[in-house]
Amino acid sequence: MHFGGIYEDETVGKVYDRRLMGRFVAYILPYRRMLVTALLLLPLIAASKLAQPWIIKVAIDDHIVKGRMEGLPTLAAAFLAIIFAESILMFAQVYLLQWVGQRVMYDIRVKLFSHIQRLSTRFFDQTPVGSLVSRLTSDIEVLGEMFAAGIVTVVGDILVLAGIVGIMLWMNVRLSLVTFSVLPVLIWVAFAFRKWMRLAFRQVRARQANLSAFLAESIGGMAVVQLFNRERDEAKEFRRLNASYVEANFPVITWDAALYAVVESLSSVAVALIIWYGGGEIVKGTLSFGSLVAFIQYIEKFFSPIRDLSAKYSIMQGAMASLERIFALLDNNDREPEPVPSPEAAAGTVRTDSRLTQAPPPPEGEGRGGGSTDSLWSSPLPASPLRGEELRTRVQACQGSPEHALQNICFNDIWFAYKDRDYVLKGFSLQMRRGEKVALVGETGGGKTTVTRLLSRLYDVERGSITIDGTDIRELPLPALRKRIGVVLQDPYLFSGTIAYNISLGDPEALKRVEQAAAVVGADRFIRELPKGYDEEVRERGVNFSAGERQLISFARAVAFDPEILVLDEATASVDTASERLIQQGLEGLMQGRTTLVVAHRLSTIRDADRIVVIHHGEKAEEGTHAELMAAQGLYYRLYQLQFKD
Ligand SMILES: Nc1ncnc2c1ncn2[C@@H]1O[C@H](COP(=O)(O)OP(=O)(O)OP(=O)(O)O)[C@@H](O)[C@H]1O
Repeated sequence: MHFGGIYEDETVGKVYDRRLMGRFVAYILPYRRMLVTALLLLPLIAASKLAQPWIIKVAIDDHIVKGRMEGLPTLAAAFLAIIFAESILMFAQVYLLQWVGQRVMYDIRVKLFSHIQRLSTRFFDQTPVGSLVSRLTSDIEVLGEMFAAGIVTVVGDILVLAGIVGIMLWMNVRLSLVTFSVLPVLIWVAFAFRKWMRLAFRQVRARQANLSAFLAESIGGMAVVQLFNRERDEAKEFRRLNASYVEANFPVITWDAALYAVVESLSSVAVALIIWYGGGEIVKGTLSFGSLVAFIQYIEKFFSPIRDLSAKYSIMQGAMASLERIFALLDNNDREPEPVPSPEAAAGTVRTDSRLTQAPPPPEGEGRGGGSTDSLWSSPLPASPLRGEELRTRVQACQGSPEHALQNICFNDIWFAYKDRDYVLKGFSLQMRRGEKVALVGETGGGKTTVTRLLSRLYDVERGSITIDGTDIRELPLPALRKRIGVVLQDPYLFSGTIAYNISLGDPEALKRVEQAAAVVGADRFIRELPKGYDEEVRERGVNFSAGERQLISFARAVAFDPEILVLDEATASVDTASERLIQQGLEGLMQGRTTLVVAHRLSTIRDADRIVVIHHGEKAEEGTHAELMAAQGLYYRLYQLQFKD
């Protein structure tokens, strides 16, 4: 059993929460005209509902009982006209409300999605994807139901109920009081029902969440389930959760059926009271026959919205719980970091290097990906844009001599923990020159990938700093920083779409370089052989391509975006020797002329790196070229021996 317990995310809201509704109203306000129009239709609909029994009363009392035919066709026509008007009004009201509901749902979805896009990596580490998807889909859908059936129609129901009570009292006070003698029972039942239903709903929703969480996990891991023959156990667990969900539904069904039965019986009791007391009144001559029929019809209309109470109750409760979850997500401020101005920049004393703080302009003509020889990074190193005091300040941050300011990247005594004080990196330092290729190696879990995540600011260092060309990366706007760094992930993520889309990710500049980029990394060879070439469909996560092909596509993607710094988390998955050679060639094309930080798992691939850094328990243990480290016979030597002992 890999699943158990109550889904922690579950909240069971109140039926009406002023605070939540207050915030929700802000989303409805832009559509207030449509909503007010729908509200204005409510009294008209209520009036047409109330008029129908009255017309019947007039027809009976003034015509049928008296045997007067004239006027009856007019009344029948009026009755029909009112029914027709009511249906038109109902159509308009439902349409307007649903229109507003759809617009509000659209707006909330847009707001929520753009909010989620700005949340930090830490947030995504802690939040299951399934729960975010359900926030954007089912939770928002529940709000739509509120428009279709919940809030506004309740206002209409109250209008009709008040109108019926008024008309009945006006027609005959005593008969009304006798009829309404069933009301205290009805009110008591409604209150008791509310309490019981709340408890029953809590169970249903919690178990439903359990069921969805299990399904998401089990279907997501279907390959593992099938490969390890776990289908039977998974099915058993699913049956258990499914049964517990059904079981939780029984009290709801019971209360729902009980409420229906009680309301139905009370309505019949009320009709019986009307016939018993009203019949006597007719005999005494104090009540007309038409009034008796109208009373019976009014009482039918009185009980009908009460019968729908449980459906509306469940919609409102669901909507409040959804609002609570949606607003909690919107209130989550665990955002991606904003640039923090340096003290000097804030004081206006530092001329900021504009190449850093602005996204670099798109390259003219051939990009670096095209292997152009006159690119910035393959030409002699440009002079530092910083001078004098500024330069000294920056250099101090990099703990070195002035020429360090020319260094492209500088990790300066960085400390980092994913959780509390559980440090993954402890005072790690590394300087990289422009165009240099540095490999990080070390035991698994040593912190290599973490170093690369800190460089692209998926997380921020806790102590120490990382500078690029002398500027602390925390001072840079994220888009500018990330435009300079190309990251190739261990497990390349492909989207559904074409190969061209996967290389360019829809960026117009990158799109122009797709074929060139594929050629640089040698991906063009296999792409050209595909029936549709660059327009070949890639299915979700790239399932219709081999691991090696996926790697090459992701290399081409990095080249198409033409970054000056490259971060490569080398794939751990083994590929065959032919593919490995292809990938190795691809890598060479990719790294050409770029400052490259490689997290290496296969030591064979990094023998010719300019420098190799061994990370051990979050600290730099060794540093040097392959030959130097082998000669030193330390950690690297041992790792190398281990890998090649066969
Ligand atoms: N998102 C995360 N949340 C919490 N802990 C994490 C997270 N990512 C990594 N860690 C922990 O941080 C430590 C360093 O992980 P990191 O991925 O940097 O190691 P690595 O050297 O790249 O390992 P490998 O060679 O296996 O890829 C590990 O102990 C890991 O469990």
